[in-house]
Amino acid sequence: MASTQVYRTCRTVPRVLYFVHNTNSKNFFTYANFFLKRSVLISSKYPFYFTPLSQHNNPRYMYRIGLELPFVNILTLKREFSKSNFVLWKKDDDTEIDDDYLKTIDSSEDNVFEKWSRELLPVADKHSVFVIQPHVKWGTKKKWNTTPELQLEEAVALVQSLHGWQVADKMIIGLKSFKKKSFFGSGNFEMLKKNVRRNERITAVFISTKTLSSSQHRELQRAFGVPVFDRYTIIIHLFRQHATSREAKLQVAMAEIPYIWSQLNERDEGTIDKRGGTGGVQGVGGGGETVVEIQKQSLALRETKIKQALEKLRKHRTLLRAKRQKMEYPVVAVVGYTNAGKTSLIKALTGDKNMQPENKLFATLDVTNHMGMLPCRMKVLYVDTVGFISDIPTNLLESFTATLEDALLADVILHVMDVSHPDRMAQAENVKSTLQNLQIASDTLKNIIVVGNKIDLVPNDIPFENDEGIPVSAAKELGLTVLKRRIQEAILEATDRKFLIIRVPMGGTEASWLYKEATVTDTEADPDNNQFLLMHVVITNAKFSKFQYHFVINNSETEQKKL
Ligand SMILES: Nc1nc2c(ncn2[C@@H]2O[C@H](COP(=O)(O)OP(=O)(O)OP(=O)(O)O)[C@@H](O)[C@H]2O)c(=O)[nH]1
Ligand SMILES: [Mg+2]
Repeated sequence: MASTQVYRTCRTVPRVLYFVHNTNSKNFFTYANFFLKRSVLISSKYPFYFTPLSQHNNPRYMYRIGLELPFVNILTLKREFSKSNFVLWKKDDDTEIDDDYLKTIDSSEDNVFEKWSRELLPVADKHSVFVIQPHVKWGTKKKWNTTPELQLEEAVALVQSLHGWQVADKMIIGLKSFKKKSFFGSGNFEMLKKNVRRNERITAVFISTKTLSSSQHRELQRAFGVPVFDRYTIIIHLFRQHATSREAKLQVAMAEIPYIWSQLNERDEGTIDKRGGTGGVQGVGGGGETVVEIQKQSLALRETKIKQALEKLRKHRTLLRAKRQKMEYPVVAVVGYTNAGKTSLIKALTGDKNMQPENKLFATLDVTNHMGMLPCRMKVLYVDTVGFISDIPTNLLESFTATLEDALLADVILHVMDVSHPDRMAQAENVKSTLQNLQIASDTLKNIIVVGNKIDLVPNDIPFENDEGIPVSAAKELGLTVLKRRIQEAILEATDRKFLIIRVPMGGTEASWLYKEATVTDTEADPDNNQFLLMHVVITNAKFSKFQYHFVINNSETEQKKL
């Protein structure tokens, strides 16, 4: 039997790889089976692969394997591996990110990292939540007329969108500033503490502010004796619950990372404190690194890995987009505040029965394309997107920009507003400023059509304002014809095309030229002269000039009517 050697993978990744020389691939599978059985003892949950050492003598691979190992008890590993004849290795994944690779990061609950991130950012299946809406009474220059009551309502809707969670109580608390260590002033702090501790139904507290600092979080949690959430962590939970596709899951994983960094930094500070007092630093692998240091290194690697995977998916999207452009389908991105009715509107415009609107915030986390038809019978792709919301950290939104890239490159953007919502103007402002922050090309920004959805919920006697867009009801299918016409106009303009009915001789070269160079959406015999055909075409301005040059100028019998 070959001798066992223990290798440290590399200096910066203090994890331990165990492998043995002289393992040949002939008996590799026998050993692999044997080892897989043994490894159940220590790591049945981890997606490890075993390969002959000969294939993996590159230090870069060693580095990668480290990623999968941070939570295995090192001593147990040492014991188990020293009996074996194998290198424990992550499947060869150099730069290629294949399906297996993605599965290891996004899907299984066995995933090491997922377990760990849940430890740092625990999720409960059920919570009965005390929702607190802080309200700064002075100092903020609110441009829009949102009120603390409306903000509280949204905070409640966020909690209710979480499966299994409910609201136990709610309250608006006036603040002088956000800077306090315990977030609230001492009077309010004591009052809330009593409230929470007295009310047995409360199992968690949601403070509807962007993010709480680590120390505020700690302080509040200690005082209340229950988990405390801010908007960032609540939305992360929502994303986790609603993410179904691989891409959305990766983006959620990306969105979690800054939070986990902050938690680790906090832990790290705790460890440093301990060093002086008790000398309780945990040495691992003899290198003297703390557990937190190892976790940090692992997190850094994890971040890189997710970024790579997202980058790969982004490229894939770019390919899809290129394909789409080749097919020359114009693209209409549908954006708007969460729950405004984006998915419902696309469903109504396209008749796509598979789409599922839901009365939940962030019901849609995946960007999906849906084919629709304009009045001129030109096909368009509607792109459903993730909704926007106020008061979230930008990095949370940024993690979704890969999917929003489609919106950035659309020919036309539909901005869906829920006109039945009392806070619609503040919501619309938030959407506009988010779009601006996303650095959408100024040409596209010019092509925004505002749609005022849910008019069926607005009482008839309330006048409709101009800035509330084209009135429609996706649910009741009202106003869709006008909207489709408007979309058509915008698309034709944005893509430099015209919709024309051209009269050409039946069976002539004009007709075949148009079939080849333009999109013919309909044809009919000319009712005045059956020697001629009326062709309905969508054609670029450049192509139309060519058509005129070739046919119209020289042939007085070919006519065009501009619609
Ligand atoms: N009464 C009425 N309800 C509507 C209308 N349009 C959408 N809804 C409802 O509003 C809720 C949200 O609709 P969605 O289409 O899921 O909204 P969304 O903008 O896609 O939401 P997110 O994906 O969560 O951001 C659902 O309960 C819909 O049934 C409408 O015109 N009238
Ligand atoms: Mg949706």
